Amino acid sequence: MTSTSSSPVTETILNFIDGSYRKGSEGKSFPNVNPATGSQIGLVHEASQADVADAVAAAKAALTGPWGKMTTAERVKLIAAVATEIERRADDFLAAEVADTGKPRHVASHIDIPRGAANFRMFADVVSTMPGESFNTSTPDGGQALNYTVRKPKGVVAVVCPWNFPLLLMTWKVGPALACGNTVVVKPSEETPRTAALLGEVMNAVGMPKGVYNVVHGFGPGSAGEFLTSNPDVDAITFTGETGTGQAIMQKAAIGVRDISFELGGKNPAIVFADADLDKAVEGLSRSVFLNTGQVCLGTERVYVERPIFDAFVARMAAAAQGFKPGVTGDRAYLGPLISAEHREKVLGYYRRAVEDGATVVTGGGVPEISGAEAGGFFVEPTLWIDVAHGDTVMREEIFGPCCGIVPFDSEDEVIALANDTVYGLCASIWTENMSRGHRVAAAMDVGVCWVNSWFLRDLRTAFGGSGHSGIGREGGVHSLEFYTEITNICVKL
Ligand SMILES: NC(=O)c1ccc[n+]([C@@H]2O[C@H](COP(=O)([O-])OP(=O)(O)OC[C@H]3O[C@@H](n4cnc5c(N)ncnc54)[C@H](O)[C@@H]3O)[C@@H](O)[C@H]2O)c1
Ligand SMILES: N/C(=C\C=C\C=O)C(=O)O
Repeated sequence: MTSTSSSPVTETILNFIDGSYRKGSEGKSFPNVNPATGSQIGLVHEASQADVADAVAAAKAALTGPWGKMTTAERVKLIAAVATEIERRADDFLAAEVADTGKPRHVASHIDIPRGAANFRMFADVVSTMPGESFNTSTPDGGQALNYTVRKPKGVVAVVCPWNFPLLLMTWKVGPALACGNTVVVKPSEETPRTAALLGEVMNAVGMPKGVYNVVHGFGPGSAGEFLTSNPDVDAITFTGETGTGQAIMQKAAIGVRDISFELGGKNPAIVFADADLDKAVEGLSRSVFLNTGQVCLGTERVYVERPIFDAFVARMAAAAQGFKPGVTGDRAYLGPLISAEHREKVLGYYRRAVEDGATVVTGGGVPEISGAEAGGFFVEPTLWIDVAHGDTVMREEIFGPCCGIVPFDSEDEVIALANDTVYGLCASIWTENMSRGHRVAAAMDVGVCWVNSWFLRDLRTAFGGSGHSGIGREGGVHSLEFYTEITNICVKL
C-alpha cells in the first residue's frame, strides 16, 4: 500500500505506522485542500489515540530491534540512502508539496525538496565524523584516570511540524534524530500531510526497519498532536510552530520531564544603513518579505531604514513588491497563496489594523483580482506600510504574510534598541558596506541568527534557533547532537 490511494471521490492520505499505511481506527478523516484553488484534492485519515499509541509502541520496539543493534556506519549508510531516494523521487515530492501548499513549483523545487535530501545527508556526515570527548585525569592518590563520554540515542522522539516548509522542516528534525539512533513519530501539519506520508515509501524502499519512522495525521488539541505529546513513552519532543502552541506542548512535556527543542515564531527586524548597497538590500529584503508569501519564520516583517535613504528605499521596495504577481500558473508565477482561508483572514485582519492605526499603504493591502482556476485560491496582495509606529500591532505581532512596515531611524544606538524591542529573538539582517559596523551591530542583535548583507543563507553545520518567544535550544551540525543524544561520562581508574 502506498502513502496515498486514489478513490472515485478523492485521493486519500494515510497514516504510516510500523512500516505500513493505514486509515485511522476510528474512521475519522478531514479534507486536504489545495490553497492555490481552494478546492479539496484529498482526504486525510486522522489517527486516533489508539493509532498514535501504536505508532509510539512501534517506535519504542524498534529501538531494541535491528535498528537499535546497528552500528553507526550501518545507520549512516541507510540515512544516506534515504537522501538518495528522495532525490530519485524529487518529482513526486515536488508534486506532493505543491499540492499541499499551493506554492509556486520553482520555490518548492529550489528550496523545499533539495533540503529534504540535504537534511539527511548533513547529519549522516555529522554523526560519522563527530569526535568524542576524553580527559586524562590526575587522581588524589597520585595516579591517573581516564574520563570519556559515550553518546546514546534519547529514544522515541515526537516530531511536530508546521505547514510552511513541510518536508524541509520535518526532515530538519527527522534527519538528526535518526542519525543519532532514535526513532520518530511525526505529526505533520493538518494542512500539509503529503510529503511526510510519502517519506514512508522512501523508508520502506531503502530497507529502514519498520517502526523507525512513523507518521500520524490529525490536529493539535484533542487529536494526534496532543495524543502524541502526552504519550508517556515519548522520550523527547521537537516542535516547530507558533509560540502559543509551544507553550501548550511544553506543559505536556513537563509530565515525565521530557526534553524539548522548540523553533517558534518571530518578528524579525532588518536594519538598512545609509551606506548600504541598495541593490543588495532591496533584492535580499524583497525575498525576505515575499518569499513563500511571507510564510517564513525567518522572514522580515519590520524594516528600519536610516533616514537619508528612506524615501529611495521605500520606492525601490514598492517596485520590487509590485513585481511579485499573485498566482502560481503562467508567467506571472511568484507569489503563491496563503496556506488557508483562515490564515488569509488573519493576514487581512492585520492589513485592516495597519490602516486603522494610521499606516500609509505604499502598495497592496488587499486581495488581488484573480480569474480562472486560481480564483478560489487564498491570495493576498504583497503589501508595504510606512507611517507606522514602532509600537503598532503590525510592528509587534507575527503576521506570517507578504507584508512589512518600514520605519526611519537616525542613529545606530536608536535602531539597535528598536530592533531588540520585541519578545521574540529568532533572526535579523543588517545591510551596510561598513563591515566593522556590520559585525558590531550583528553582535548587538538579541537573536539566534543574524545575516549581514544577506538573508536565508544556510550552512547546516551552524547553530540554528531562537531565544525568548522564538524558541528553546539550537539545532544544526553538532548542536543537534545535544538534543538527540544522551551522554554518559565514564571514568576509569588506571
Ligand atoms: N522557528 C522556526 O524555525 C519556525 C519555522 C517554521 C515555522 N515557524 C512558526 O510556525 C508557525 C506557523 O506554523 P503553524 O501555523 O503550523 O504552527 P502551529 O503552531 O499552528 O502548528 C504547528 C503544528 O503543531 C500542531 N499542534 C497545534 N496545537 C498543538 C497541541 N496543543 N499539541 C500538539 N500539537 C499541536 C499542529 O497540528 C501542527 O502540526 C509560525 O508562528 C512560524 O513562525 C517557526
Ligand atoms: N529551520 C530552517 C528554516 C526555517 C524556516 C522557517 O520558516 C532551516 O533552514 O533549517
